Amino acid sequence: MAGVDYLADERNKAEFDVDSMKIVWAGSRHTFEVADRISKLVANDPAFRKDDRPMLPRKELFKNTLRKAAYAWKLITELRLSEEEASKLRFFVDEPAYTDLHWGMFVPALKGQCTDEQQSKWLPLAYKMQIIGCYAQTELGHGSNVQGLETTATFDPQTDEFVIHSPTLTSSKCYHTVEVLCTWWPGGLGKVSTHAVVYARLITDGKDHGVHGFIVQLRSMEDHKPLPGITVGDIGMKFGNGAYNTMDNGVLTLDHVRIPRDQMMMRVSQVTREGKYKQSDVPRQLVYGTMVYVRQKIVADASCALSKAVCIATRYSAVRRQFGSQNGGPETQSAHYRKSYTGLIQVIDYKTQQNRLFPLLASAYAFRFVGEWLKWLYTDVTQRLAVNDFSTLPEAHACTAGLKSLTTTATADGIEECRKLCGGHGYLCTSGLPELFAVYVPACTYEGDNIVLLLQVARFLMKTVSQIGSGKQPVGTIAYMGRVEHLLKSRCSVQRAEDWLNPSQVLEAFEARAARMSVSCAQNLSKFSNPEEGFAELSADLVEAAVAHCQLIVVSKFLDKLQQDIPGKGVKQLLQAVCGIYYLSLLHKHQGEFLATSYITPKQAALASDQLRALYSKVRPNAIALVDSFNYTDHFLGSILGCYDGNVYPKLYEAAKKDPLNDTVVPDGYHEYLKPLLKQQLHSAKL
Ligand SMILES: CCCCCCCCCCCCCCCCCC(=O)SCCNC(=O)CCNC(=O)[C@H](O)C(C)(C)COP(=O)(O)OP(=O)(O)OC[C@H]1O[C@@H](n2cnc3c(N)ncnc32)[C@H](O)[C@@H]1OP(=O)(O)O
Ligand SMILES: Cc1cc2nc3c(=O)[nH]c(=O)nc-3n(C[C@H](O)[C@H](O)[C@H](O)COP(=O)(O)OP(=O)(O)OC[C@H]3O[C@@H](n4cnc5c(N)ncnc54)[C@H](O)[C@@H]3O)c2cc1C
Repeated sequence: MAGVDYLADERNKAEFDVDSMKIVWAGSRHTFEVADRISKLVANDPAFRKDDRPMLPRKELFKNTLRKAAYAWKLITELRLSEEEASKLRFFVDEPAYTDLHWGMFVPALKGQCTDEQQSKWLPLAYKMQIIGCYAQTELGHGSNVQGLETTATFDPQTDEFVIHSPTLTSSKCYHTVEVLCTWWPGGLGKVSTHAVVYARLITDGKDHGVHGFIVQLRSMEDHKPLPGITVGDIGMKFGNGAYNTMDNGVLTLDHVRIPRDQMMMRVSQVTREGKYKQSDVPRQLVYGTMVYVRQKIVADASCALSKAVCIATRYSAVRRQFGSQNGGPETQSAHYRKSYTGLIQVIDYKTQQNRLFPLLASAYAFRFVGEWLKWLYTDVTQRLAVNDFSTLPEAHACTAGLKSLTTTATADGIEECRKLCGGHGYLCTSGLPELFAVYVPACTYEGDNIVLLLQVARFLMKTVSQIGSGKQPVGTIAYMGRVEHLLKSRCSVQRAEDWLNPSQVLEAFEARAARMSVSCAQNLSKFSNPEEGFAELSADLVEAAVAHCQLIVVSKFLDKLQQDIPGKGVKQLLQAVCGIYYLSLLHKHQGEFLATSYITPKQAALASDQLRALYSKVRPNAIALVDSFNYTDHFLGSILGCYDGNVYPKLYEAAKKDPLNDTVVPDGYHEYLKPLLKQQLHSAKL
């Protein structure tokens, strides 16, 4: 029944203006309009079909990705799309590709790590895609430990070149006799990139200056073959069908490959013609700048992935019915469902379903707003760096690292929870959730393993605690540590469930918990004579303190957002309820920490749970409208369970019919393997 909206009754229940919420979600009217136009352009173009991905063999899958990326580039140039429109187009094409690394890491690395002169040479080529680049940092033996990288770049003053080399060690200690220390993992490296930013230890005159970035040409611009000394290829299939296998993550060995001296990225430090090493007036950590940029992008991306999963699970939870009475259904049912499902309960009405789903819905909104704020923070730190103000760099590093860790962990777990929320059908590829999970879950590892990143936050926290009382006033996201004395002794004043809607009360609860956990770690650390040993021993506690700090940031940025003028009927009220669900579900989940740090009492924890249930009831009639506000096309969602019109069952049935296994009634292999087996059983049965 084309054109029927099976979720119309749900949509009619909304108590807020969905169009206004769409603009809040997008960030501005302009961003909304661009996203709306470009997403429809992609959705309506059959060249961007993606429902066949789980079924395609790797080679075909990969070739398809190349085709789509080339076609997207053709559209971008022919339609003269702006940078913003072009990046939205790649986003809505929704297929991991070498272009993510070219635009997302190679270009930012050139911008952040090269001198103006170097940028004027390389950026125009990269912008026109006359060269395609990747970010080659991780090695087979070293990923998290960047300082441990072993590829070398040795300056040769005779020729004014660097010799880039991946060492091959013959190691008797190793299980294998020969250990190849190659670059391993970079996306776009395996089959596509013509160039790479390679990270290697810089050696001049026998001295090791640590890890630096170099621009290395990998492949011939004539025939795409690897240049002399370069061995390059794909590292093989990854988790899931389709999924991230559209990406050519690669392996690279460099055998004494020579590059001109001016291909060292020289913004942070330089090597002169005479081979002298010089450091600019900027902190050495700026070599890590590209990672700060990408981590900030990944936080913004988390809300996109989580909102997709939540949109699917919410719509399907309103469509799906289980149990209940056969006599008379809720009056809000559409004619279609009243007829066929009279009296059955929509699974979204189960409190247990709401208790799993609504905190994820709230997290999607929370991550959206913290992502917006982090973008602001990144822009701010970049502007400061440009005028040699490095004061906010440690905070920017801690925030990007910590929030990348927090949001990607919650999103990966959330996508899997959404799959379970969809019951059996969630396990079908046509639900879109298995592929979404398989594509998303490496975000917990790439751009910094999430635990390793939380330990960076913990170091920042311990440093801040150690400076309390020194006269250095903590600022920004860590400013609450300046009130640590008050936060250590204060007690929660909540007396009624509604008191948990008071923003200053909520903020103090999260601040007190974070401050107390950090101070407790610092006190325990001080018992160790060797601080590094203490840090290692207490690392599990430190990670928990870092999580508490990062959750405080997300909560505080959501509350800040609500202080702004938010137009549209009922929009602000709904966002207040969503925000309440976010922080109260965190409070409930981490109740042990709030209680153990003695800021709240068990009675106050129980009141928080009462308030949380009340907010679920407030959000329930608005749930479909809240996910409609993401403004996702059915193409982008890529899910039958999440389709806009809610007409799930016929679509599932039709899709199943199209599975290649159903091309024939009798399967291939019947005559070889099934028939003889069945015959043999028949034979033995007769005996
Ligand atoms: C690409 C797409 C983009 C588009 C976006 C769209 C989003 C969707 C994404 C989809 C596509 C994504 C594709 C996948 C891309 C993956 C690419 C990669 O994985 S690439 C590979 C990614 N690989 C990784 O992420 C590796 C992870 N490992 C690391 O980052 C480092 O080894 C480390 C941080 C763990 C340790 O560092 P180490 O130096 O050994 O030791 P210390 O701890 O002693 O630190 C010393 C001092 O430095 C400080 N500091 C540190 N970092 C920073 C920073 N960034 N800044 C500033 N400061 C920093 C630190 O605070 C300390 O300060 P202080 O106390 O002295 O004042
Ligand atoms: C899909 C994908 C795409 C990628 N793309 C790129 C790319 O484009 N370019 C690139 O250069 N790299 C890329 N990478 C590599 C990625 O950046 C690294 O895998 C990542 O930084 C993690 O490092 P690792 O693999 O060495 O993990 P490991 O450090 O080996 O982690 C293994 C385990 O050890 C733990 N651990 C490690 N160190 C510590 C510690 N100090 N304290 C406590 N626990 C610790 C971790 O928590 C983890 O549980 C990609 C990886 C993936 C999966």
